[in-house]
Amino acid sequence: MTFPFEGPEKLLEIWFAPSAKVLDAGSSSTCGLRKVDPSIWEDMLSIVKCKVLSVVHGDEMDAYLLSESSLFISPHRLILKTCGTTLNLLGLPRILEIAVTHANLPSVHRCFYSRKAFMFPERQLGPHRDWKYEVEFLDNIFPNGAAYTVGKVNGDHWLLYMAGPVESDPIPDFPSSGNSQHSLPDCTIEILMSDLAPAARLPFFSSSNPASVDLSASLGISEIFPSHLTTLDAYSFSPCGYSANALIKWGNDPISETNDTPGEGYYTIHVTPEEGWSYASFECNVPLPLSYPTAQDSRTIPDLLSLVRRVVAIFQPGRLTLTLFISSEDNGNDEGESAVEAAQRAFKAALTPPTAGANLFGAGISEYKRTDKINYEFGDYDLAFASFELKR
Ligand SMILES: C[S@+](CC[C@H](N)C(=O)[O-])C[C@H]1O[C@@H](n2cnc3c(N)ncnc32)[C@H](O)[C@@H]1O
Repeated sequence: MTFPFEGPEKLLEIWFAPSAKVLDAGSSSTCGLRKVDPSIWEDMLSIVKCKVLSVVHGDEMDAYLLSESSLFISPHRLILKTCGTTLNLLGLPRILEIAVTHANLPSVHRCFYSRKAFMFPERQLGPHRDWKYEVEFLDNIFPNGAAYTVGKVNGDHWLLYMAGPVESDPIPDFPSSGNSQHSLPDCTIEILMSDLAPAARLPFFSSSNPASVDLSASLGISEIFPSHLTTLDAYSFSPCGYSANALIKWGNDPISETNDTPGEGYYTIHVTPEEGWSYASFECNVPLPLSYPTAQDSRTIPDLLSLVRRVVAIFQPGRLTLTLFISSEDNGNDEGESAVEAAQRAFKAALTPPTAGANLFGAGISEYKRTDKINYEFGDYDLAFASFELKR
């Protein structure tokens, strides 16, 4: 008998400072968490019950591809995304210990833990057996955490725990937060897709599977972001499954002629193609324009609308949840629309045609109906959450 695999990931993101530049300990490739020896991270991952498959070292972060998803290490921030029955949260106490003893980072600036509702909750272990145990576990570590359920409790929903700086234990003189070393808002988009179409699942089985690099190219994964800005690390599992991390250079791009402060972001993709529990996730923290005034080609960083369409065209999900999490300082646009309202507009425009039956999507995009839309203001961060399902 084949046991079902839990694709939906547990996502832990810990910030030890608001940006890498405030750590001020030399170049970003060697400071803060990036100076910790990889073997120490591997020991931490053994508690979580996953292993390193490969690693890519970028200018601003190290991207580890894991047997169950991904680990991103920046000088000031760690992102651990794990699927299956991994014990993601059991890694947290060890991560905090490593930060103190190996990187001289004694306090947590912010911590986020989130996940979609599990497909097979009865298979989970330790604190992951129930959201209430996960919250208890985190509350024992953070004195000021807050837990939220976003979406339908008896349908697709998303769970979020956030802890911020402790007032009584201020971190000395940190300037405002923002994207890594830059002044742009910090933002993360996740596209969590279930019930993938058979034609989208099949290429991820090894019998029909070329090398992961060719697969990434043939499915258009290598082209989600311009290839000249992308460093892609992909892995095909046997007999099925696929994971990829990508590091993306943004700003100062000679081809798209943008002149933002240059920076580096990531995206990560994980695919569980088995029928019955098929799932794919896409997560990205590159700051994206919500929409360009004119059409762009594949050599430009996509706007949010094009990004959603490109990803959905590859995986053809029957159901999907989108979340955009964005730091809330000054993130509105000139029309007085907040960033999350604009994001909701882009999600809808990407997935639903303005007139019934209009074939405006071009190749590969089906018509969806929105089944949920929630905007949340958490204080320092705002969230746009939306669910869609295929119109049958
Ligand atoms: C690690 S990948 C990606 C998981 C990801 N969270 C997702 O979005 O589905 C999981 C897929 O690879 C398959 N797989 C094959 N060998 C595996 C291994 N050694 N560890 C984890 N998954 C493996 C699983 O059956 C599943 O289809």
